[in-house]
Amino acid sequence: MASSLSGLFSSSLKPSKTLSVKALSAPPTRGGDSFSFPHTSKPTHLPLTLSASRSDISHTDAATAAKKELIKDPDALWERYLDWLYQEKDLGLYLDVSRVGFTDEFVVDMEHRFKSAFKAMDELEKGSIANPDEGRMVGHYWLRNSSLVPKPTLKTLIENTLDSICSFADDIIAGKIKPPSSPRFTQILSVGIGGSALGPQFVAEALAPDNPPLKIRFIDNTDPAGIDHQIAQLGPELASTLVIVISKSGGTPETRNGLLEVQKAFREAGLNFAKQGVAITQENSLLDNTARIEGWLARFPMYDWVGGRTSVMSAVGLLPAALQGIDIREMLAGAAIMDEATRTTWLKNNPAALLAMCWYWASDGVGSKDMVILPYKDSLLLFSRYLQQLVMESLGKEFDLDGNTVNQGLTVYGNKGSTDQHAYIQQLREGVHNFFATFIEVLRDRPPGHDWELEPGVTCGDYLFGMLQGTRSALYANGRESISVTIEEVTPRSVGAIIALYERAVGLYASLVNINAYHQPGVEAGKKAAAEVLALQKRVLSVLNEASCKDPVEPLTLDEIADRCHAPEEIEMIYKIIAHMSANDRVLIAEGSCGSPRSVKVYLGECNVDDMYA
Ligand SMILES: O=P(O)(O)OC[C@H]1O[C@H](O)[C@H](O)[C@@H](O)[C@@H]1O
Repeated sequence: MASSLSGLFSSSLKPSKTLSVKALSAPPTRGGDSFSFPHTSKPTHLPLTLSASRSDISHTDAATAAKKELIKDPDALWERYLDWLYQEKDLGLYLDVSRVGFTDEFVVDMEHRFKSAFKAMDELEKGSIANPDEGRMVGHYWLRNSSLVPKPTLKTLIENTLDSICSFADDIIAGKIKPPSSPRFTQILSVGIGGSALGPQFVAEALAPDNPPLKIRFIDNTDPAGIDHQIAQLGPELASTLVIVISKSGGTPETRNGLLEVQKAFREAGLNFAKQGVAITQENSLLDNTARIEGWLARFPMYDWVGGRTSVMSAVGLLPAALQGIDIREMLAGAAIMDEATRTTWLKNNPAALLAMCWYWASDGVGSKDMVILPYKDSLLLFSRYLQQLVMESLGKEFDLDGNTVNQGLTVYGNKGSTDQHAYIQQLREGVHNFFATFIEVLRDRPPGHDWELEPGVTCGDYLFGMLQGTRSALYANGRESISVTIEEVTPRSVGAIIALYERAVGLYASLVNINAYHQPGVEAGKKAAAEVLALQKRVLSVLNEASCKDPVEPLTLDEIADRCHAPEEIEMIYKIIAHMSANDRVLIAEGSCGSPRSVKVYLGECNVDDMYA
């Protein structure tokens, strides 16, 4: 029995809305009648009925063969463009997958995978334990539509938190809530890392006005010099800085260190940190309890059913955004519209499914090619960094849901166009073919009335447009595939929509490759290893302290230190620890022993008797 794409429209997974299916108007002949751009009406697609049945298709052969034969005929390309073009009219967002060479056979071949992906996503939104490794629900979609939550108490929590974020931000901006020694807050210092930084950073770069009510800066690492730089740049404005400490777990070492360093700066400036501190964390976390006990200005909740990399639509992203004067309800609205658009099981009308399908095709479902993200808009510079965590921390997994070793993933990199054309796009155009590109196109160059022709009939934005289209064509001409996501302009609504688009695409793709997208076991391993290095460092210091308290001081060789730490196998790490501490004047090298690491002798500058028996 001939299989067909109609399987993706099966009654068991009814599209979330009955779509009036009408034949897409015949694509205009080139140079034919004037063509109103498709965004004036949502194109609908007739289900493709294909003769080939899935059983007699060898995916690999067909796909491999097809990969070599990207379409060259412009008329055929134009028809493919129109046939697969997706557009969400309310958002002014559309998706072009025509420059990805998936075949009709491949689409049919993927039908069964998509059916289970759609089913799993539907159950996820209904509150299933979609993160089985941590036994958690996955509820970031509920943040944009609280009526979806499986428990009424969560609906109230989500709505009340949003209201409190908005009123707190309004009061801060209006000066109703102000610091002890300034007329109003003027700065935000966000302390957080990973998903507790990347979302707020992307949103700030994309949407903050030129002169925001509060200007934001970030401490997103445990680099002392980086922390010093941010505090130095604040200078006396530390007194009017709202410090937002963000940590879902409430115990991330880098964030804790940032907090302690900032509190030290407040003490040295004679400021009361609690009056300027806000915590965003899970209830009863170490951070939450610290903020409560110390009486910080405010605390906002995070939930165990929202992952760090999908938390930007929670207080994590919404509070910093609101304080910068960004319309967070518009962000949520854009995400909600995209969430609804990506609920359909109608493949061609589901932009997230289209993305997931393209990723699978382009990277063979095993991450064989990297995803290069190229927004041709300065304000979207951090989108690729944001997607690095969202995509790679979700998909980069050792095991699949059945416990098989798969080492899955999809590598993401990129910055912005046309800037990157003057950096690495040479390799993309002619070099190793190990990627597929994603162009993010923004049609609106400048606010209305602000444009200017730098030569007759040509604006700066025309160049940017031309560079994008030229690069897309040049890559395709050399067999390099690309996806294009187009938005009309960068607004809270469109930013909310593209975040939601990629969150859903990652979730669907994870189902296609049968992995849990919502945990991060590898990160825990890294945290554990770091803790072991610090524990070894403490033992080294204790051994050196004991030797340094002798009279005369007894400088020790690396071998002697390793021996006294009962860790001879760690001698290289001990050498690295000594090197780092020596560079920071925390250990001294004995005269005449500056030769090879084997002969170097070290000691501490002073003996700390209290630590002698630590
Ligand atoms: O928000 P926190 O609990 O401090 O976690 C910050 C980050 O820590 C780890 O790296 C996790 O893998 C990330 O997903 C998380 O965003």
